[in-house]
Amino acid sequence: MGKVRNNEGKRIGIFGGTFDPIHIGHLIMAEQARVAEDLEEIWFVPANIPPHKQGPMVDAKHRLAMVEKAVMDHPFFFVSRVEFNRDGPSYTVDTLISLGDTYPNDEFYLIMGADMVLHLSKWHRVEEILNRVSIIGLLRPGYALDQRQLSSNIKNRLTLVNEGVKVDISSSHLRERLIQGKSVRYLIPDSVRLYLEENHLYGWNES
Ligand SMILES: Nc1ncnc2c1ncn2[C@@H]1O[C@H](COP(=O)(O)OP(=O)(O)OP(=O)(O)O)[C@@H](O)[C@H]1O
Ligand SMILES: O=C(O)c1ccc[n+]([C@@H]2O[C@H](COP(=O)([O-])O)[C@@H](O)[C@H]2O)c1
Repeated sequence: MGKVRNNEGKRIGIFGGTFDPIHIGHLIMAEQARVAEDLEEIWFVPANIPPHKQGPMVDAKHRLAMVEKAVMDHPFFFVSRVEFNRDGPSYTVDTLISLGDTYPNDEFYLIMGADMVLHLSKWHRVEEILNRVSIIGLLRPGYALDQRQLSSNIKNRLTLVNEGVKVDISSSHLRERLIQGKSVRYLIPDSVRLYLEENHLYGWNES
């Protein structure tokens, strides 16, 4: 992690994502989870090789750099490079095992949007994930989280945060806007916008 954190024994939210690119929806939901669940820190974990996403994506080193820029000025947001230390698909179960081994005194929670809660039953070794952490789910426009769709083992480990703000933004929508040369100002942090401009990512040039 770039920024220095002090002592262990904290309640920590793990927020994994492809972050291609990171946007204000990610930042707002992380903040909502932090406040609602009294988390002392949020660790953003960019996926090196996202396990279930196909197709071209921006190089992992750029996705990581954008996340680092986005969280820079939040005192309780950090970035973990744990998924850059191993090869193969970046399965969350391996990340949680590795973090648990490295930080045995901290208590980890897994943060995700409603779309991922609905997909969770298909994750690699999901039972082991649920044995290790509770899930914090955030509402997301377009994904009705009907509890009846969830298995009881997921329901038992799930806390839904409803802070009254849903953000209708996705990375794929932003990528489309960038390719079309449309403004993304205020949809992604300025530092990230400047980074992707400097590095000619997503074929974007602001007119
Ligand atoms: N606007 C949003 N509201 C709630 N959750 C979100 C939002 N955007 C992303 N998330 C959550 O953030 C995590 C990481 O998502 P990811 O980096 O894939 O972003 P995305 O916007 O869903 O990307 P894409 O459009 O490329 O699929 C997932 O848990 C996802 O559910
Ligand atoms: O471990 C799995 O099987 C698994 C399957 C799908 C998604 N994930 C994780 O969920 C997070 C969000 O995924 P994504 O692809 O929407 O960015 C990211 O950290 C992924 O590594 C993990």
